Amino acid sequence: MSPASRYTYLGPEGTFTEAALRTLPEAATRELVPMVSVPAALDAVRSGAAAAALVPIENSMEGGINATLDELATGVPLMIYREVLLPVRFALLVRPGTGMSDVKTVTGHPAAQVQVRNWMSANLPDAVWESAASNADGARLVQEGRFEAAFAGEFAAATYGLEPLATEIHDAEHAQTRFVLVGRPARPAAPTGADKTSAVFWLADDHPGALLELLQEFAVRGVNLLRIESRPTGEGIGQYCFSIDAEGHITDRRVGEALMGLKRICPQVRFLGSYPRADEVRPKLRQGTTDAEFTDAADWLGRALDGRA
Ligand SMILES: O=C(O)C(=O)Cc1ccccc1
Repeated sequence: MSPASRYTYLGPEGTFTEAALRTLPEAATRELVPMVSVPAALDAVRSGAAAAALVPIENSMEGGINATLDELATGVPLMIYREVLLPVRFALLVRPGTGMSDVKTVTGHPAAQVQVRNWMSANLPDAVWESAASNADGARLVQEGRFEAAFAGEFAAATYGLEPLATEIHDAEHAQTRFVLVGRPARPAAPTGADKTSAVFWLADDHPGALLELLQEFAVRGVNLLRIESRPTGEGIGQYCFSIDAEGHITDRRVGEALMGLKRICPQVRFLGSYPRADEVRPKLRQGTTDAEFTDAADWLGRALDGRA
């Protein structure tokens, strides 16, 4: 198959990321290629070797997945085109014959550890945790004999010749992970009415209220934020950029004008895409923030200039 029909994902085979990717209708007609890390999956898109990559970006237990946020904030720009939400339940996978009392070392993705912490302290209080590149990679390491057990999707057991010692493991009942389909920058898909816009902002200088000024650009235009995270820029202690998801589409006047406001006050703004919300929730717009009201106001300004207001 050609690069145009190739999608990469955080592998190896059997990750939750793969399960999330397979929920997309177009996955059936694409060549799905597992990669060893989020940067590797995204770099394949940057180089043109793949059309898109599916990577985990946010977790309902711990917030943003830093490796993904940082990759999208820096380097050759990429854009988000879709999001997928997946409820996540872990199984403790072991080599056949391993019992609970044999488990001295456990592995999994760092985001998995947060979701099974209570279960681990109740059931494996003395086991030592070590992170793996992904949950399926943890399962692969158990197959190789490097650890006794891995937290992964039950569906990964067969791929790695393992068996579940426990299933349905989750500290929080409704834990979800959010994944994004990332491609090279192009025009976003048309708005659906239930959209999300992602962007990264850098502050001009360190002064009281700098973050408040940034947030005000959204607040005055009635744009609701769904996520905001500060990430270090790597340029020194105290140097941060802000990664946000806002309700709405860049073609919604309130969102476009908020982004323009930020462009005027921030030295750097990176637009990461406008795409349909997986939960299909539509924004509740407060009075004065609809497209029609923005257009009316612009028309009024035109008339005022002509002495006809
Ligand atoms: O896709 C996977 O299996 C991962 O390793 C990422 C991840 C981590 C925790 C929950 C869901 C996905």
